[in-house]
Amino acid sequence: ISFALLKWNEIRYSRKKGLPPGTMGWPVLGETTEFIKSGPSFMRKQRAKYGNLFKTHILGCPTVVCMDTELNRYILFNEGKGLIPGYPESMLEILGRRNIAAVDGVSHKRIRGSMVSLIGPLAMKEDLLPKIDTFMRSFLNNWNGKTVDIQETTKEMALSIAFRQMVDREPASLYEMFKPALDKLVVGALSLPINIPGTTYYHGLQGRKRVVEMLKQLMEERRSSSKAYDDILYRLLLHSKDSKYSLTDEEIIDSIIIVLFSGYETVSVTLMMAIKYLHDHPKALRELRDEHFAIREKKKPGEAIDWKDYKSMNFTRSVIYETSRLATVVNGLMRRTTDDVVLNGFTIPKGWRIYVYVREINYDPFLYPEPFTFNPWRWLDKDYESHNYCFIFGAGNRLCPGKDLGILQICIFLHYFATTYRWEEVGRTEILQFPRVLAPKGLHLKISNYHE
Ligand code: HEM
Repeated sequence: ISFALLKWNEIRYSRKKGLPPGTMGWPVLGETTEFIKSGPSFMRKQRAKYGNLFKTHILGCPTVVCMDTELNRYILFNEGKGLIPGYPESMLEILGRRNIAAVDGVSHKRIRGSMVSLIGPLAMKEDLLPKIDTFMRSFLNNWNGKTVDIQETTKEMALSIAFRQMVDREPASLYEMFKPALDKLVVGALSLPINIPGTTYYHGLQGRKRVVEMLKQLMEERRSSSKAYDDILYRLLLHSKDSKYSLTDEEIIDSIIIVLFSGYETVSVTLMMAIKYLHDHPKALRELRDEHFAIREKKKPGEAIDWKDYKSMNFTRSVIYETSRLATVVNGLMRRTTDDVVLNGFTIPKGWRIYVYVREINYDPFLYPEPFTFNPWRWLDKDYESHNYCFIFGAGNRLCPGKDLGILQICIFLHYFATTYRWEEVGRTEILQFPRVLAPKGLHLKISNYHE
């Protein structure tokens, strides 16, 4: 029976002509278990057998995995040729069908335009930086003598800062009400899609329902009031009246949810891993501190960081890029074909997923000599950030619109953290790297004042 079941998927898909080589695994499950349990080694094993482009069946979909650097670039830059984002349906149920990553064409252009005007470099410089600076100072206040789980703390930081950018000057109780629902939504979006009471996915859907209810109520209150607010929700509502970036209510809600979601795990995990790598590499930590103390020397005590200071944090920026590369915070990007698409002579049928797998690019010794060494200096020596194959923040017209905001938040956190405190890891920390970067038991740090 096992043999027949294993052959079932092979036979089912063998009728399609021109497919890349590979195996399809079990009916329904495909090769999802191997993928989730031992992703990177499973990928390498399949590549050794079938080459850089191979078929499989993961997360409920027939999928082609692409590990060819050049072809990955082609896919990311050619959405118009039938290669649109293809995140699983179950994820869209939680993040919303009108979220930016679920739409393409003109809708994508309009929603993206709106988002860039709200979180892009101009908004950051004029509006977001001073708020982030104030937030970080108060967030990092009074840590001397404490032992913190930096995994939990960076998550709390990322979620609460993103929330305040979206909805500001509301009573603090609003965040307390949002937080549990948001937590469920975020965890549920990345879980096994089994919708029965008690599962993480079920809770994720409930979380979304609650978040949508609260946002709708808030939008109603804001619309019936003449009060002006200094936050993204207020601007989205203003745009909706009359602007080329006008969004429907559903798009406004899904935009808020996707920004909260996108910035949450990426920023918190990158920051946690940067703190870990800096702890393990004292030379890099010394250079980072020198950079930040040099900034502080030019300022009065307590004076805020300005745009010029932020722009001078070149070594810190290199630490962030090197951390994202070495920890591979984003393993791959999902695309879906809207028609039969020919890639490297193979035909990828309409509706299949393409997994643009970028992990191995991060460890390519030709691109990054000694790829498993933490070496932030390499980003200063070479212009890797604008390298053709640097996909840390994606590429093409889906390049992360929150890239600079994420980097800014991490830079400001590290500025106050490294100039105020020392940190010592408590015990040895286990870090899992796939499918998500995670410290299963947390990353516990003993914090003390730097000047003591
Ligand atoms: C270190 C932090 C971050 C990393 C590594 C990161 C990475 C990425 C990557 C790889 C993509 C491309 C996805 C694709 O092509 O399918 C992306 C897209 C996106 N990111 Fe980020 N991101 C970060 C921070 C942020 C932040 C802080 C925000 C929001 C404030 C954000 C919002 C988004 C959005 C909305 C998209 C979808 C863009 C589109 O579909 O046009 N990201 N991000």
